[in-house]
Amino acid sequence: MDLKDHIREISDFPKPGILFYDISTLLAHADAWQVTMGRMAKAARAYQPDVIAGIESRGFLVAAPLALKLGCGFIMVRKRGKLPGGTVKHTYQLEYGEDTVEIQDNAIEPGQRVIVVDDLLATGGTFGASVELLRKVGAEVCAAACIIELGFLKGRDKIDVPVHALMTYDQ
Ligand SMILES: O=P(O)(O)OC[C@H]1O[C@H](OP(=O)(O)OP(=O)(O)O)[C@H](O)[C@@H]1O
Ligand SMILES: Nc1ncnc2[nH]cnc12
Repeated sequence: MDLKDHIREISDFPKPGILFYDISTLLAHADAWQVTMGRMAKAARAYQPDVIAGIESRGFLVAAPLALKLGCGFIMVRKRGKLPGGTVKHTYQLEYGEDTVEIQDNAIEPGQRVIVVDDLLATGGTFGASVELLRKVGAEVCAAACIIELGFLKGRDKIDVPVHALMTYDQ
């Protein structure tokens, strides 16, 4: 099955000049979503992870079912200010300005093997920061996985673990 048939491309969202790759149509198609999660699980299983970390918010939609499929725990990498209790933060640079990701300080036990998961890899800033954050709380980050990679943005160059994408767009 060609999963690209289930991705909707929307021009000029959220800003003029951006071509938005919408996974809503993939999620809404039961067979295509089953195939997607099967392929994600196949790639992820090879790393024998203990924990799957999902990146807010679309990453949660991919990471939570993946964790269930693999029999792993699921943890959340969230945007600033959303998590209760003790947290650890990591701030990273955007093209203009900066952003912060956050995780609960007890989310993992030191040395646990973690795969970090999102729906889409663009510039790599979000994945790169999430890998650093997970390391701050003692994770052994063994891979990053996503459904879509925007290859022309070279985001994987910012991620120092193996990156798995189910599909790549080159423009
Ligand atoms: O590789 P990058 O350039 O960092 O971009 C990729 C990130 O951007 C999108 O999230 P967004 O911030 O739109 O949030 P959402 O998941 O809540 O829609 C996407 O889901 C990734 O998390
Ligand atoms: N072009 C794009 N489509 C969907 N999500 C994105 N996140 C960052 N860039 C994106």
